[in-house]
Amino acid sequence: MLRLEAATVRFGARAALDALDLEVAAHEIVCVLGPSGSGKSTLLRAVAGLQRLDAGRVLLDGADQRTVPAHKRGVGLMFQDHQLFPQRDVGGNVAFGPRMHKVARGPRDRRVAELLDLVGLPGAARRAVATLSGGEQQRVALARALAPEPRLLMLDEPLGQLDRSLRERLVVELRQLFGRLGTTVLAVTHDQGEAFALADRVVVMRDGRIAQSGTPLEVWLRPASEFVARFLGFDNITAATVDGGTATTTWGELPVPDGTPRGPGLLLVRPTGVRLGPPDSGLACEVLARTFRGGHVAVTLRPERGPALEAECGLRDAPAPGDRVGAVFAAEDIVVLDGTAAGR
Ligand SMILES: Nc1ncnc2c1ncn2[C@@H]1O[C@H](COP(=O)(O)OP(=O)(O)OP(=O)(O)O)[C@@H](O)[C@H]1O
Repeated sequence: MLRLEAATVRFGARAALDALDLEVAAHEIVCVLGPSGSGKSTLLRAVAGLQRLDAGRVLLDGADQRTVPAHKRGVGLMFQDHQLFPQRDVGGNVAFGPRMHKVARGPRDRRVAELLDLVGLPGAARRAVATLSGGEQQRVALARALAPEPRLLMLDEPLGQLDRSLRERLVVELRQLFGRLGTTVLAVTHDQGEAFALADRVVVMRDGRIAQSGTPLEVWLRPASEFVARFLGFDNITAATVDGGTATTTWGELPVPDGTPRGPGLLLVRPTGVRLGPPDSGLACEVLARTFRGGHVAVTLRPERGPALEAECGLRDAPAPGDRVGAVFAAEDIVVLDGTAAGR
């Protein structure tokens, strides 16, 4: 449905989008993740027609959008600061798009009622926007974005300002809602939890380019590069030389999954792959810190050689700072990263 071909946007000498290629299929939910300044908003603006391309093309349903103005592209946009019209009631806000498209009053009112049901605010049409909570306003903004039945819905940090528990709930509801409606979605977020929960496919951006694209599981299990791994919060990364079933690293000989290519590379050890036992059972380490993370405890270790290591432990069996432990590594949690300069 959407295709970007070598899309390029420059601000001065800097490319905010750097010959970016991206496709979004009909009914697909794609979430774009990336650090601040990586070009996420520019990408949405370019698709919406709010930002001119310096090179390349945006195609919607195969049609080049170069000469199509923003309001004729049939895409919906919902920004972080959802900017409802404060002087209109909820119904007036949701009806805005259909009214612009000259939809008659009867069908328009029916559509508003239907959408408010859908976003979990039945009967709220006559309420004043100022009387709504942040989460309710977000739902109204979503209903307003859906009202003109856009072929593509674009969300920029859609749940950005809400507290965590509300975000976690809404993200599940959104995914169900989009599934039910068959909406095609391109969303931007800096929150990886949100992206992984919402998306069919995650796209990680860096400096106007795509660093990795894949299902949430693929990206999580096999980050393509050191950049993506660190962006996802993985820090157990070291240089390694793979030979057969093992890798030689500063932490010692580590097992690697079958089929890992031989040669020098970078190795990521997921914290779940660092198993702790008595000091003589593996790589000797001192426990530096213990951080409660809800479902588990993150333990920071200083190994007798090599950089610091993080291990993930159960709530009841995490060692305390100052303890001496032995670390053993599990092959299934070891990933060889793209160690080239481009990957870094
Ligand atoms: N109108 C503009 N004029 C000049 N530079 C701009 C303009 N808009 C964006 N940029 C620059 O382009 C780059 C990409 O910006 P963009 O807003 O797309 O990033 P982002 O990934 O959405 O960041 P954030 O997560 O902080 O919103 C940044 O370096 C930014 O400073």
